[in-house]
Amino acid sequence: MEGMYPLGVIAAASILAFLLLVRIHGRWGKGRKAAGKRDSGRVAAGFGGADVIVVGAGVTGSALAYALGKVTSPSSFFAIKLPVVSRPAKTGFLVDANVTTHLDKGKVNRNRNVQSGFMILIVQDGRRVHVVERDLAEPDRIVGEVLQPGGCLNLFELGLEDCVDEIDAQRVLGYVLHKNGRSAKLSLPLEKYHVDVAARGFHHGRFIQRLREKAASLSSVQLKQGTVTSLIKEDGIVKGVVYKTKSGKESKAFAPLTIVCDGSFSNLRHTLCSSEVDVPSYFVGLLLEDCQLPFPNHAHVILAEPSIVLFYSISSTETRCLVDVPGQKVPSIANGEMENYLKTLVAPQVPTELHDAFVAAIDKGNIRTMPCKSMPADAHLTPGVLLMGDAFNMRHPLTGGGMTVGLSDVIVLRNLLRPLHDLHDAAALCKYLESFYILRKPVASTMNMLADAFYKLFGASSDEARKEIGQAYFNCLSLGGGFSSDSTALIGGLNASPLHLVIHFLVAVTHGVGHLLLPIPSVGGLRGSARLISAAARIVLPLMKAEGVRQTFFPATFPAYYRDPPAQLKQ
Ligand SMILES: Cc1cc2nc3c(=O)[nH]c(=O)nc-3n(C[C@H](O)[C@H](O)[C@H](O)COP(=O)(O)OP(=O)(O)OC[C@H]3O[C@@H](n4cnc5c(N)ncnc54)[C@H](O)[C@@H]3O)c2cc1C
Repeated sequence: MEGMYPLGVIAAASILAFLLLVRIHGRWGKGRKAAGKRDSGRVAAGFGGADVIVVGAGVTGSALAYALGKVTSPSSFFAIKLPVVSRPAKTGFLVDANVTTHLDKGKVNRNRNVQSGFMILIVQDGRRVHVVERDLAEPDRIVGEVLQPGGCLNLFELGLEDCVDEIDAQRVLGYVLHKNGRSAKLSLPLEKYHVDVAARGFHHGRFIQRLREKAASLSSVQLKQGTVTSLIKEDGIVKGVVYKTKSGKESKAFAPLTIVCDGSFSNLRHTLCSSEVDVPSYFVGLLLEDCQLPFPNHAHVILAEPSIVLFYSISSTETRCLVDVPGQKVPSIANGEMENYLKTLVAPQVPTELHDAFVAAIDKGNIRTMPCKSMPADAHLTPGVLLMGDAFNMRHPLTGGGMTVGLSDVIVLRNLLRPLHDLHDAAALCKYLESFYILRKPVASTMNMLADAFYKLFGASSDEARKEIGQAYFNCLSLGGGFSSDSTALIGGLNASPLHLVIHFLVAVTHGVGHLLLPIPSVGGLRGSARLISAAARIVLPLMKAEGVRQTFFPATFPAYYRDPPAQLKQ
């Protein structure tokens, strides 16, 4: 009889485990049954009863799906503790690999639990996330090919660091600026970080597929191919999305929270924000094969005329070249204008080491173009929905900051949602998520202002004073030391301080003014200085205004900065 006691306990435990699994499954099942019905508000409906719908599985959407779908807090576990049995229990039943991570991190003390009794842990996955992505095939784009070290740190924070493995990603340790035959080599200040933290150059599509695989590896995340055509709105609250499946069938999905990450060409943002998209230029992309960069593991920035040319490795054998073509229109590829533009205007300014490969790439004919967009973050607070990624906020791609901002926003949102148990009170959730717009500011504003200021300094401009500040900035960088490491820390997303950025910019302007006034100030020098200061103000002030001076520099003055999760969402 005695020997049967543990068996009885195990049997009871198994039944309880089974019942809990049925309960978990029941939550999904309930949602599935309700899929076709109208969402009643409190009942999660949609395909499989999602907590969150994510539109778009690009960088932001995929990382977000993973972050929300992963078990993130011990409260996500169902734990049953049974009385101590006659023989010490060695293990509990672990129903999901994710629990190991938590055990490893010491968030759940497995040993203590095991010693005190027979422990069954049933892991409730993180939030049930449904992702609708227009095209699940590997993207072939000329965007998002350099992840700054700040973005790399964000991957670590999200548990996605392995997404830059096995894609032949190339480490980028700094940047080399070339201007009128001079060059300034700037190293990223990576000394105090883990050895794996560096900027990375890669094929965008390969990175995206790794992120999607990671998200899809979670049982709580469903990735579906479909094009979202509209948001379902009832009484001013977004309840879900209408999407067309691959076969052209129209379907609906419901969830208490929809997060729109449909990228720079978003067709959903027009009802959710009032920002104007500015397109100051286009990037023309070429792929150079089997050539060596003048400084390996460095991105090369040619401050050319009329505008900038970038080179960086995206695999062990391929170098991406992006040529900035200012204006609203690019020369026609079809009638050969583009080839002519690249060969006659750009090629003579390309470093000799890269010249032949550059011309060969033009001759090969695979010339691609992409608009360089900039758009301040100005979303309307709409219950039930949130805009993220490029759909929400864009900056000139010159400094390669878009993915870093997107990933940083994912971390901010994940942290805000983490303590919430229930997302159904749309009004309370919407008010609470106001904090998102404030808390994201340090990283986003720094990266946004930096990118647009750099483009104004070094991109095409007929304003001579701007060119003078650009020259002053380049001179400061050439000196090396603190100024150049400050600069790379800002570009690399390692220093998220808008104030630091403004001071950094003022140092360059002061250097330029000093150059004009020293050793003996002249009338011409004074005039030149005034012109420089006024040009600097014309660059920086509109950028500060677009970001919002109070939000950017004094975020702590907003109540949303401190907002606690509402009690009704925590239960
Ligand atoms: C030329 C260029 C170069 C750039 N280089 C860099 C760089 O080196 N480094 C960097 O950090 N950033 C760079 N950026 C910016 C970067 O690419 C973006 O910031 C980043 O890709 C934004 O990610 P996202 O997830 O918001 O959008 P995306 O990556 O564009 O993803 C959007 C996803 O939504 C899907 N989608 C769209 N509409 C729908 C719909 N209706 N229904 C369902 N799915 C939909 C799309 O298929 C796509 O998968 C560059 C941008 C440009 C234009």
